[in-house]
Amino acid sequence: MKLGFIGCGNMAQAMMGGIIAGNLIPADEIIASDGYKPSLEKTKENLGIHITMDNKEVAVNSELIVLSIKPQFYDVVIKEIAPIIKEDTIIITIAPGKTLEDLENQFGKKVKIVRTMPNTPAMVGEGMTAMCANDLVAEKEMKEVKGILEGFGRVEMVPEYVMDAVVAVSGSSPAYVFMFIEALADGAVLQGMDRAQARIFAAQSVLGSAKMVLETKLHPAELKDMVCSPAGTTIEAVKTLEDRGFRSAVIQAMDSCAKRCKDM
Ligand SMILES: NC(=O)C1=CN([C@@H]2O[C@H](COP(=O)(O)OP(=O)(O)OC[C@H]3O[C@@H](n4cnc5c(N)ncnc54)[C@H](O)[C@@H]3O)[C@@H](O)[C@H]2O)C=CC1
Ligand SMILES: O=C(O)[C@@H]1CCC=N1
Repeated sequence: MKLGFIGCGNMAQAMMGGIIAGNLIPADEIIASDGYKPSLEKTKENLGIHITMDNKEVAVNSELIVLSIKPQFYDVVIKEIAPIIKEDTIIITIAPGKTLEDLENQFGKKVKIVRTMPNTPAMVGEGMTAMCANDLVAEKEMKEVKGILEGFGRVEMVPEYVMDAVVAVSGSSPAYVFMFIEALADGAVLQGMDRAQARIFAAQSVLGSAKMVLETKLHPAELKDMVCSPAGTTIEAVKTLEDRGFRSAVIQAMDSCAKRCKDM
């Protein structure tokens, strides 16, 4: 399957890297376009893909086209490629807030569309991607696309109405997790630990905790209870986090995130 990317930034490079490393599609069957030449040239050097500054070249040469531009450029790019894409081409979108219906209207004709929401951990093969599609995409095509997306992490099929929740819980959440890791490292530095070492301790603890949730299948509350000894150190920290509205801050942040999706 020939794969094209329109927009060759962070997400496109992360997705291509995983797909090529997983031998899902060879680099010489992948083409990417971008308005910024240095970024294209760097990607060609790193991944060995074909590059072009002409979005139409991607549109006519790809069976699968990923729209990996920022949401504000969707309109201009869709106008450019809508007249020339073939009937069986599958469009993959990765933008928040762009519904299947919006996109069908923008294309102004019957087009196969798979709406997805990946995240930047795709760069290290640990992405979390949600996907759904319009009626024109056959089940077999969905499976093929899913297989390709699995090249850079885990993939779940979801009903479209949860896509804003997906943006809040996985598309955007790496930013909050990085803030948490940074804060953990700051806390360790405050207690006298060296900065570089603090970052390793913080990140490895987050990685290990996430793995415990996925591998033990225990409820996070149960895992938290296993750390809190009676009259111990952890419960003191938990009390302070509760006093400072830790959970409420996270939930409210996600609510703002989902609201922004609806406005896009
Ligand atoms: N960064 C993230 O964590 C995530 C981003 N997304 C979505 O992925 C999409 C891309 O985001 P990023 O890769 O972060 O952005 P980015 O800014 O790194 O990449 C976008 C690229 O598009 C290029 N571009 C702009 N206008 C163009 C045009 N008319 N034709 C061709 N190329 C053009 C830019 O030069 C840039 O290289 C966005 O829709 C974003 O919402 C989705 C999930 C996570
Ligand atoms: O901040 C954004 O709009 C994009 C979508 C998900 C992650 N980054």
